[in-house]
Amino acid sequence: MSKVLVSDPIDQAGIDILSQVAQVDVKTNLSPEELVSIIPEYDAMMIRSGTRVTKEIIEVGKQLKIIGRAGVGVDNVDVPAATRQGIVVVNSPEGNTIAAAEHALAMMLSLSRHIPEANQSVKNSQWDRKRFIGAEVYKKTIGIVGLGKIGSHVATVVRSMGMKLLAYDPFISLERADQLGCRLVDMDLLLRESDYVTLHIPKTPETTHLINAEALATMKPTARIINCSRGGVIDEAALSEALKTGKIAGAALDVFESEPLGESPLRELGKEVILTPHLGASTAEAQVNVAIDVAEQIRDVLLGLPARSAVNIPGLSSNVLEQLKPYMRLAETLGNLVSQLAGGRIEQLNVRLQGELATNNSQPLVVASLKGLLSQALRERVNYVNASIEAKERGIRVIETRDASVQDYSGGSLLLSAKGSLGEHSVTGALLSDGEIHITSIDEFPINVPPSHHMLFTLHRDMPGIIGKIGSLLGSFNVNIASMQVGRKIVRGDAVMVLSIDDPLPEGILTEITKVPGIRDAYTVTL
Ligand SMILES: NC(=O)c1ccc[n+]([C@@H]2O[C@H](COP(=O)([O-])OP(=O)(O)OC[C@H]3O[C@@H](n4cnc5c(N)ncnc54)[C@H](O)[C@@H]3O)[C@@H](O)[C@H]2O)c1
Ligand SMILES: O=C(O)[C@H](O)COP(=O)(O)O
Repeated sequence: MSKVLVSDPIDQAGIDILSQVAQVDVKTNLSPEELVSIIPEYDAMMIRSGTRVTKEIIEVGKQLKIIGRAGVGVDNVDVPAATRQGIVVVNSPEGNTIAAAEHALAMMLSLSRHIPEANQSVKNSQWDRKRFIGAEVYKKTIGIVGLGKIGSHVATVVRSMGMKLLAYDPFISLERADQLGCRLVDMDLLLRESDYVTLHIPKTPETTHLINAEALATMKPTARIINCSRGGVIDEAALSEALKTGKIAGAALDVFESEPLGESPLRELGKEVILTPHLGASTAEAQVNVAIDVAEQIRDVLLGLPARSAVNIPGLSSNVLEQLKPYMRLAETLGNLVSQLAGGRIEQLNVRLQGELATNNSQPLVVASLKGLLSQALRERVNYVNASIEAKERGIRVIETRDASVQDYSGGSLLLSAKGSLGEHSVTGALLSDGEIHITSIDEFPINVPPSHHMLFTLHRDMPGIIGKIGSLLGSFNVNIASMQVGRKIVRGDAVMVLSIDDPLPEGILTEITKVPGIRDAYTVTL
């Protein structure tokens, strides 16, 4: 039975789903050393932001097939290291959107009306109404940085509260911003004009310290900033200084450069600062959503099914993946076959989607072709997650083409050609109506054979007696032929012979075959 490690608090709904297919161990607050020592026995991990899945953990997690992040941000996972090791990383892109947006809104209003301090003063038996004069958000300008899922929900709500909306997001269209009632502007203008700035961006090299001393200096002295996205997009030292010196009026932060927040000048500040311990996703509803979403994906991957929200493999809906699966099997088989025909070091793979296939998303088929191509060299180390990276690292150039006009097989066909240090070979394949894979050409010679475990291919001169000679030779080595087919373009020209054989070819026989007059080349293939 598979084993899943749950290393952060996860809603029981997720644990129940995982328990259907795996032994689930919930072990929270593990030190990095403890994680390294226990991870080798696990097939999957389920985490939130509390567990840092480092390269070291991934490298010793030899059994890991999937890391599930019950939430959005995967910046606590070394995704490139996971990808290299063929581990799927999944998240729950939408499960906590509303929770995070509502937390940002709560922060904005709390900051404007000094709710935390006012609450504390009443609890301390005071009744000080003057100290807590607030500000209204109505008719004020809010600058939304990052108009994705959370930013969009914030936009929808603040618009109905009568705020004026500015947005900065270089990856969002004018039409989308328009729909949400936002004026799309550059960052500088957003900072200058906003009374409230709310951040809803991922932490990337471009967004790290996006809000630094320089940015803060351009803001209004009455402006307030809210960060419920990721720590590190604000330079906390610069922010503390800007608050202390009155360069801006307030800040509400849910996320920090280092979590849990340690010693920090932010803690020393008064009612102009609100700090929460990364609570954006902490609602009962969001925790059920993300736990179910991610647990279902872990369960599916452990059962050999595709994940719907993988961050490091082609993002396709499970419906589309289900339809493409037989073609991915075809691509993988052809990739494996063409790599064995080409031999040597492959430098280029051409993937041509023909007929109906030409209208499909090619990415999964390219990945599957590469997985097949590399399977001889890498065996089980290569999978759909790391095939592209492994190919790139080996300097294999991939060229994709499409030709919808080829109408050879219903459903379309796939042509792979591999160019390498020993020459170039091509194979075409298609699926028959019963879903069976057929190889339909080798080096442009038409054939029609299903792949079998052991195969022998020859390139020879089309002349009388040659088939008999190969048959007798194989017989003399006690090799049983299961089927045989010849493909040629012209009579007495060149031809290919494809034999399915019951056993691997004994040592030395290939050299004997190439000595038969008329045989130009011979290849054995194991699929
Ligand atoms: N505090 C919490 O508990 C909590 C909860 C959920 C999500 N989050 C975080 O909130 C952030 C937003 O989440 P989301 O679900 O809306 O993500 P999303 O991917 O839907 O949206 C992010 C948006 O940021 C934009 N963006 C990327 N780089 C940018 C840049 N350099 N400048 C401006 N915009 C840029 C993208 O185009 C996208 O529209 C993420 O960092 C996520 O991890 C935090
Ligand atoms: O990226 C996220 O989903 C949020 O930061 C939530 O993190 P959490 O799951 O640790 O609450």
